Amino acid sequence: MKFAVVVFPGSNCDRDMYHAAKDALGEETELVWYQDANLDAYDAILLPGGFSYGDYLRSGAIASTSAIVTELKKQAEKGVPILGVCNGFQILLESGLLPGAMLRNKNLKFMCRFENLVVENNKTMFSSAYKKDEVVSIPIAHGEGNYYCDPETLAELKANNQIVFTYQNNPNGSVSDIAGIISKEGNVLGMMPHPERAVEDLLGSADGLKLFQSMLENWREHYVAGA
Ligand SMILES: NC(=O)CC[C@H](N)C(=O)O
Repeated sequence: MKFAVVVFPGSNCDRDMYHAAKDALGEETELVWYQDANLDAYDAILLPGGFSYGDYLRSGAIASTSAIVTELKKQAEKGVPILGVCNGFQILLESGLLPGAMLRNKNLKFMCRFENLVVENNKTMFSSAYKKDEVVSIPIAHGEGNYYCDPETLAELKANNQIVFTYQNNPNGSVSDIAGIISKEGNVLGMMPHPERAVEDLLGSADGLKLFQSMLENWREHYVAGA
């Protein structure tokens, strides 16, 4: 399986994401500069965390105007798995690839610590290696992680089972404790916590590795076993 990690000016979790896919998971992975806007060669796209364009305007807002977003939309339509973590999630929201928006954390502080997440939906290509309702320890590191959407969108997210992860103890004020959501089509996942920072016990938790393993297993089933 071949992963692309898209690097924006201001990304700072790109190396961690690379390490997770390349070393912890053991798959082919390349760092792709955001201006090299063709992603046809990849089986999955990873949008790492950081502070693209210094978080000016709103986190992810400026990155969402770059040409790579047209490419991301094209790949999303083709069904290619796209994972956006933290700033990557913010970029997906600002691009309209996922519904809703990020507000500043309710305490107006940047927070960096481990949180317990509940796996609400394990029937996705990103979460199938987890058990439903499994509690996993994954770190957060954000100032703008307070997920907001209007009541109609929230009802839709719930009805379609698009909420994949929630916080056990909501740290930032996110509506319905949302930590991660998936597109209706099931191939674009955005989450604020950082699974790539929890891929081996040395990092304090290996619970994030199952997310990458889910992607690999589903890709194998789809493209190798099913070919
Ligand atoms: N780790 C990150 O991706 C930082 C997220 C971010 N730009 C913020 O809300 O602070």
